[in-house]
Amino acid sequence: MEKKITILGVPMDLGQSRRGVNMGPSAIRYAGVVERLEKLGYVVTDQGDIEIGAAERLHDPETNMKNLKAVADANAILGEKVDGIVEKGEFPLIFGGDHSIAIGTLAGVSKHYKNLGVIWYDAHGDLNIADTSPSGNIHGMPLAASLGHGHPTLTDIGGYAPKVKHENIVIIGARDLDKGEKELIKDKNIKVFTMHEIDKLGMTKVMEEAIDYLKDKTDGVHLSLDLDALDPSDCPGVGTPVLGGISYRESHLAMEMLAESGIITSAEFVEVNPILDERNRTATVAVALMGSLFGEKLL
Ligand SMILES: NC(=[NH2+])NCCC[C@H](N)C(=O)O
Ligand SMILES: [Mn+2]
Ligand SMILES: [Mn+2]
Repeated sequence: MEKKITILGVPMDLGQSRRGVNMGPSAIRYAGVVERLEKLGYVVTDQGDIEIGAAERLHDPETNMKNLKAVADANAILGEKVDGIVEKGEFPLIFGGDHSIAIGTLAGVSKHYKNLGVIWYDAHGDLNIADTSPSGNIHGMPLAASLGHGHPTLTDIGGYAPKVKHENIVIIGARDLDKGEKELIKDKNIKVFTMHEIDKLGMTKVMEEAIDYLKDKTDGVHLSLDLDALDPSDCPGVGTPVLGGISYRESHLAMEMLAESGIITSAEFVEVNPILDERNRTATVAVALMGSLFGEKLL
């Protein structure tokens, strides 16, 4: 991994309907992320937050999407910023905001790789397009958009599409998928480790398989970690909690195995909602997981 990390906050809340997720970046900083990473020997630069345009809070019945233009505009700016970070040879570490920001992160990262891999650590697939979305919330669409599916306003951010190939992604922790998402997974043969596989095989095997799956065919791997992948008992501060999630300990193991593998080249931690949280627990878990991802060890 790069020895220089650049942090960027994205206080985005327009990709879903619950207020508060825009405060995620502050909560994560408050939980001590910079100190934690500096202790591990990294040079950490915090670029602060990008500006999110004034909320229009529009559900357009024509497109079945909420705040499409505002979400797309912010992601275009995010993409350029992230592009600049990778260009300088630094590791981009992005804090959400809702998961719609993955569209911008991937737009900025992916142009630097021929075969970017993505690990999507999430209770959800985020593989909806407007037609299959039950909610019109764009945070349910970023992985689809990055694969080139959906509205061109989302798929073409950064001026190119797709950002990733179907065979270069791995979803870990899925337990809530909509009908259209399941069809896409089957149709494109997308690699998914649902909670069933995590329970049955154990996290060690799941991560070994995930890393093996990506290692040889990719030249960089982005980790997109939605805190709702974890069980709500560990991470209550998320907008779309789903029971029966990945435990705190399993998640640490997953991050440690990624650190050992050395494959991760960029990361984002999203969906922390301090209003729904209990004493900043979810942000604290996020920072602890970042510690493991960047090589923290007890002994
Ligand atoms: N990033 C997230 N938390 N996504 C939740 C998506 C929930 C649901 N599948 C939807 O499309 O609305
Ligand atoms: Mn999710
Ligand atoms: Mn998500």
